[in-house]
Amino acid sequence: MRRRHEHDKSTGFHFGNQPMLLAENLSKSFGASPALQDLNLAVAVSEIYCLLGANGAGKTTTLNIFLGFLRPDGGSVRIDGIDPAADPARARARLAYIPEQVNLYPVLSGRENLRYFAALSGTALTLDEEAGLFRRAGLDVAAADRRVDSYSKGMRQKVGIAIALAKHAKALLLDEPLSGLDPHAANEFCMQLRTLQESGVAVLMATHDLFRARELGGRIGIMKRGRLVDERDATSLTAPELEQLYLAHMQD
Ligand SMILES: Nc1ncnc2c1ncn2[C@@H]1O[C@H](COP(=O)(O)OP(=O)(O)OP(=O)(O)O)[C@@H](O)[C@H]1O
Repeated sequence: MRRRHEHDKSTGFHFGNQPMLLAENLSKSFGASPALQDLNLAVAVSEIYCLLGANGAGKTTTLNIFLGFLRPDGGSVRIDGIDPAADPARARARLAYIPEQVNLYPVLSGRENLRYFAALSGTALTLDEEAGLFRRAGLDVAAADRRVDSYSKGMRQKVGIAIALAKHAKALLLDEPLSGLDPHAANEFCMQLRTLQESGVAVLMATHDLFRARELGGRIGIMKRGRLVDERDATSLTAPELEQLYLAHMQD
């Protein structure tokens, strides 16, 4: 019999612990067109999971159901065991979300945005704590006092990371955060994700960036027409193998 280890590298699961993010038999249609069909997905504590798939495969719909923005037609999701449809406030308290364009108040500084969003989740920050959060998020503290409308996309995302850190989010959901970042900013952003992962955060990221998905070293799920058609450990594939696998699924 196979012995259960505390951490199974092939799945990322910590046996004995429930997954931080769980989708079971999820289905969702918009009118007559199915966006998700019987989707099963689990992301463990301290795991990075990248969702790949062509435009319209259902990645954003999956994230939106976890976020409680959409209700599934069938199946359910759990965040740390909590159903966002039944208890949205408790579910949301565990989540941080970074969309393609982080929504911040443009006329406020990065620091004021951090302060405001942290206060919304019930956290009052000292100046030292703010500086510490910006340092961990990789944003220069001097830049934190400039208005957000002068920020690059990468800087806005760092404020998003600082907000997630301030909130002590247990799971971070990201939708195409890498698109439009230059290679240096994308690399820096991925390093921040790894830091969050190492501190125990479960990361679920929808992306078209096969290269970064593999570099992040977690698990990769490939979606097609609302279904999860493949799931791999990123470290088990070379970059060309991942590309071939992806293209083969897109051709079926
Ligand atoms: N609010 C909506 N109303 C109608 N159809 C929708 C809505 N949201 C998504 N869809 C449809 O559901 C399907 C899945 O879309 P979704 O945005 O989840 O895909 P995606 O994998 O995130 O795509 P992309 O990579 O382009 O962001 C698509 O056919 C899309 O047109």
